[in-house]
Amino acid sequence: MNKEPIRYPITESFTSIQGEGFHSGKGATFIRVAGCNLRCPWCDTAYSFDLAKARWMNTKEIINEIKMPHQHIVITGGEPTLYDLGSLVQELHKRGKYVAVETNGTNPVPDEWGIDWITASPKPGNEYALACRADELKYVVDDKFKVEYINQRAVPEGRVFLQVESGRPESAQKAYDLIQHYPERCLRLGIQLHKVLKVR
Ligand SMILES: C[S@@+](CC[C@H](N)C(=O)[O-])C[C@H]1O[C@@H](n2cnc3c(N)ncnc32)[C@H](O)[C@@H]1O
Ligand SMILES: Nc1nc2[nH]cc(C(=O)O)c2c(=O)[nH]1
Ligand code: SF4
Ligand SMILES: [Mg+2]
Repeated sequence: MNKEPIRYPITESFTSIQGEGFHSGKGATFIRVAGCNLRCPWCDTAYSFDLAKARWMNTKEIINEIKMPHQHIVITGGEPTLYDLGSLVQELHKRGKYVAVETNGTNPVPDEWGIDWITASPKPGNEYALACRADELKYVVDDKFKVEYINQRAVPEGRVFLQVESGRPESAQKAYDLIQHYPERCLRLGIQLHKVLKVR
């Protein structure tokens, strides 16, 4: 009996530059899923929480309807690991795409999904725990953030980004100071380039 194709609740998709982390500056198409298991107080994408506003799309619809001019695809959210991404990644790979995922690190990411790049951003609401392997870590530097929360050994050197929270100067100063104070950690400053450029 034919299995129903898996469907994903898509909040939005758009092409921009990757504004965050290791691949910053690359042209990329973003596929944003709806729903999240956390509620970060400063989340800049709270509009993605509402599943009622999402369009449920199967893999074929996503592939056929979303324009993907670049090789780089970012599956983000909301929280993408709430869904089985295996079939979507497989279809994107068939079209030669490089698939990155942005996750809050609360769930495992099965190797079988075949994701090419995992950006994990551990969160205060989850005690900064990390349940998946990661290619880079991104910590939003809010008032509560401490360098002790960094899971330094989870990624190679130079892959830990201290991301300025909501563009706040105090957060930028705190991130800068931490980078200077802990040179042995090779921390990197994360500024959301798309917010500087005022693009999506
Ligand atoms: C909207 S989240 C979606 C993916 C996933 N839920 C996560 O948190 O990684 C994408 C990225 O934006 C970051 N982010 C969210 N709100 C932010 C804010 N106000 N300032 C800076 N970064 C923010 C998150 O930490 C994460 O790295
Ligand atoms: N340009 C741009 N880069 C991004 N990198 C991660 C984003 C996200 O919301 O996951 C994001 C985003 O929303 N826009
Ligand atoms: S985990 Fe990500 S999407 Fe969820 S509330 Fe936090 S920043 Fe927003
Ligand atoms: Mg964003």
